[in-house]
Amino acid sequence: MNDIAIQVSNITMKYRLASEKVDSLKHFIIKKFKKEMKYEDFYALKNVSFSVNKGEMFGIVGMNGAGKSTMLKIIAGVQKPTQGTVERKGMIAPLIELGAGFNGELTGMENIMLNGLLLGYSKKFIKEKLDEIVEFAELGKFIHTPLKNYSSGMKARLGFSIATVVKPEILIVDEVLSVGDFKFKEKSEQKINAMTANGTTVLFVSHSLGQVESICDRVLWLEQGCVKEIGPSKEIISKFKNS
Ligand SMILES: Nc1ncnc2c1ncn2[C@@H]1O[C@H](COP(=O)(O)OP(=O)(O)OP(=O)(O)O)[C@@H](O)[C@H]1O
Repeated sequence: MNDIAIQVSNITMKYRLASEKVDSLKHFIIKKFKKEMKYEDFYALKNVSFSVNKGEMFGIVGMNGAGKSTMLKIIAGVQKPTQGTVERKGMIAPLIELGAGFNGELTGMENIMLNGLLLGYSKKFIKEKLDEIVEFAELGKFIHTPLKNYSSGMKARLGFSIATVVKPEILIVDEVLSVGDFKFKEKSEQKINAMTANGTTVLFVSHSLGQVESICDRVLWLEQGCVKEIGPSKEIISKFKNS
């Protein structure tokens, strides 16, 4: 797998969903205790295989619930699949649910430290990179304001700036890019392009099909947890739009 950054082989993700309706929590607890709850299997991903080349911009599209986020979480290693394997080459910077590491009571500056540490950067490294992160996020005086007063776009800008301050081999970008305003989107796309030019592999999940088409080389189309098609972005996006 010399030129391959990510090899996904036969990934299946099965959830157990309660198939019985209970009208109260008390009822649920009694049923669960008596082992009377009925469950049915639900497959969020079924036997998914694909590979992503080094330095490639790879998109994943699909309707709501198709399994895109589940796939990203499994690739990022934050979720264990029911079956199958993922081989990755190099360090991965997850952008997904970066907001989950944010604390609303802390200021932007304090959240940079918190998230940097969560992403595994050292304190020294974060301090060195602080100015760069703050500058790229362009939050002005809001950087000293608690995050609970930020808009979703402002949080996304801060998250993107923190995750891309390192030069990861694999970068995961999901909807965060679509909540940024057009200027930030442009700036982020430029940064992503520069990173791929330097060999970083980018995984991009979005409902903004125009954006996927313009920045991705190839696209995976997921439909109800299965691979519908993989191919050049223009071709796949056009088929997906007309489906
Ligand atoms: N923890 C869970 N337990 C049960 N079902 C789950 C769980 N997480 C996700 N699912 C289900 O798996 C399916 C795929 O979800 P996923 O979030 O991967 O979809 P998605 O393609 O990212 O959707 P969207 O475009 O809406 O973000 C959905 O039907 C969802 O309800």
